[in-house]
Amino acid sequence: MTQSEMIAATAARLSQGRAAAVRLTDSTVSLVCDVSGLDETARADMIGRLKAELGAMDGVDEVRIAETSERRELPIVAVASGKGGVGKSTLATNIAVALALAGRKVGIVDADIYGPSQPTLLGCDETRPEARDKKLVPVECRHGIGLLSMGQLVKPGQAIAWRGPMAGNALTQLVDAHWGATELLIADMPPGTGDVQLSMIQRHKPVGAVIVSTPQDLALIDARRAIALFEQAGVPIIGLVENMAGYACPHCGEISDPFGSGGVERAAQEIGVAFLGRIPLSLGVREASDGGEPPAGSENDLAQPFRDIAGRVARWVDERRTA
Ligand SMILES: Nc1ncnc2c1ncn2[C@@H]1O[C@H](COP(=O)(O)OP(=O)(O)OP(=O)(O)O)[C@@H](O)[C@H]1O
Repeated sequence: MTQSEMIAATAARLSQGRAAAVRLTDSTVSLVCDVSGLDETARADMIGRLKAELGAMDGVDEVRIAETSERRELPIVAVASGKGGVGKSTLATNIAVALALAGRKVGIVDADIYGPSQPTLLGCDETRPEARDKKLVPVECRHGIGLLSMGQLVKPGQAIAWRGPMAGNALTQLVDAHWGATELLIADMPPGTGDVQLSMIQRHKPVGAVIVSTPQDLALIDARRAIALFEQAGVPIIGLVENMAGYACPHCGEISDPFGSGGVERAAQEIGVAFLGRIPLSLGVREASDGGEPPAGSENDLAQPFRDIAGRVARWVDERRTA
């Protein structure tokens, strides 16, 4: 066996057949390695072993590896609302947590560029993503969920005052990142129908959108606006979620409906979209969320409504994939 053949055989063994175009030129080994479907740890392990073992072979001073991955379409589900503060970020986090606990490899893109809250909700405030080959590498947070958020890139409390095109470019950096083996991306959208929403819809084409609303009329009017934006752009609505419905008094247990109740389900029927479920207004949801412990990951009653909604979303995505 010649030295070049030994190098090619070693590269094939270490990369489990992923290495191609292996060459030895002037004591430099160059090769192309297909890293499709590997998560970040497996990819780094494999590249590290290739560099170390090939670099230690006779006549080799340098190892150059070009990584490629076949471009897989990574489905994005947008979680949106017409209005701020209705619980869109909370729902996005908890859908991701419920799916991760059900064994899916999910990531979150915090598309709320001007008001990112996912690092807090996923309990990974202190983390910073690194860049590789000019692309960001998502940070693994609670339950193995990959996260990319502007909140990880700016200092706490720093205002993000960008015009539309800059915010659109920031969004692209978060979406076109090294998502590795991630099967599904949940995008926490900014409230309303502005530039970032348009960038997400036009450039990144979510497979579908979940719209969150509180039951009161004003929120529902805005929710209809958000639905119209997605539909006009050809992004199907997976369904509507009613949040903050029915408050159980922690002292006497009496249920009251500060924002009304059932309005979102009725609106879903009128508009002709699915109703995905209802999440009660609960102190526990807010406390767990603020504490970076998403309620969908808990063992108490707060988890179930989120898990039911996440299951419906996952089934919808699966059905579309096989359709
Ligand atoms: N079902 C609920 N019960 C109690 N509190 C909730 C519930 N859902 C969300 N909250 C709380 O309401 C606040 C707003 O929620 P969240 O940040 O998820 O809304 P948002 O629509 O993403 O807001 P923004 O428009 O600022 O992005 C948070 O403090 C959150 O913990």
